[in-house]
Amino acid sequence: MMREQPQEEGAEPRISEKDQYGESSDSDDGGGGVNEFKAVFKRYKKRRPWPDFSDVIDIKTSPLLQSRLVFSSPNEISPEKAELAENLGLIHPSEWRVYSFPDRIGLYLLPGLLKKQNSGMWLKRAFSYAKPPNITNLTIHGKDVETDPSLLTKALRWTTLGVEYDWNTKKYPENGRPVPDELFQLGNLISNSLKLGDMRPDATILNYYPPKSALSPHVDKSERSNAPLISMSLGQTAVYLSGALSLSEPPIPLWLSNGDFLIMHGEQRLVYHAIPCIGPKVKPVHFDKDEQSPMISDYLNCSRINFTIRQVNP
Ligand SMILES: O=C(O)CCC(=O)C(=O)O
Ligand SMILES: [Fe+2]
Repeated sequence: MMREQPQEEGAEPRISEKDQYGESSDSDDGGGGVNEFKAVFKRYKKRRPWPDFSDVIDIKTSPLLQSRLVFSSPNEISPEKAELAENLGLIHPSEWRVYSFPDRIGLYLLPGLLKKQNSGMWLKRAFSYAKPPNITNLTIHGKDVETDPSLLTKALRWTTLGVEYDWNTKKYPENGRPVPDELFQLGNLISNSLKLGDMRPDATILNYYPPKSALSPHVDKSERSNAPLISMSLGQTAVYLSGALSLSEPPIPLWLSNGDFLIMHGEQRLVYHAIPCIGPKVKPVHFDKDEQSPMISDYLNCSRINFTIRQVNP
């Protein structure tokens, strides 16, 4: 992966400063033309007034897109696979549907794969990963999200796992600790199920998005393998912009909701993408109060977390 460090809340999109080419990107389209991507990013990032979201594709209701079952025959679903999906908090594999995009070969969306009632379990994991020896800026100043939930509302934060991406050098080191088992299994199960190869995840980046945050346009191209990039969304819905190899191409906007998985593979592995806005006010998902830990439901009701499961080394 090679991208700018996620911007802080309230900051201007980092795209106007430095991009992965190390030059001012105000006019950068990756090829010397108009930056169509940036114009769309800015439009959806605006809050006063809120933009018109009617063009954002809702995969479940879009008449433009066709879906198919991931496993068309029950014989393809072994008891072990079904059990693994259950243990990971996913719906039964016989219900998995995959959406593909006619002009984006290698981009797949599997909506609602994670059962809503298991969102809290993954949220707790997302916070527990943000502890030493993993590297994070979520618990800066020695504070902990359990004791100081206000940490979660301030700015976009991240945690790196496994072979940990270095935001300064924009490179991955040669090796790292193994990623937690559940992330390895999740990435491997989805890659195999979509017949994208036997992925061996060795890295994950988590982004913690408070309501007003955004993630600038970037390409993830520092990984050294051709394995897919598997992303899981938790909490509030976001607008996701799926672009092309150049910033001169306008992106398509999609809603990404709790439990959705987006997979980038092949040519789509190297396209520009961004999150211009998180949508509690726009397209809220409601989570019932978690009696044991109200912080969990409060968080899911206002913020978003994204996991990107990656394979850095071939
Ligand atoms: O939050 C998302 O859906 C995208 C995250 C992303 O692009 C990244 O972590 O590289
Ligand atoms: Fe990315």
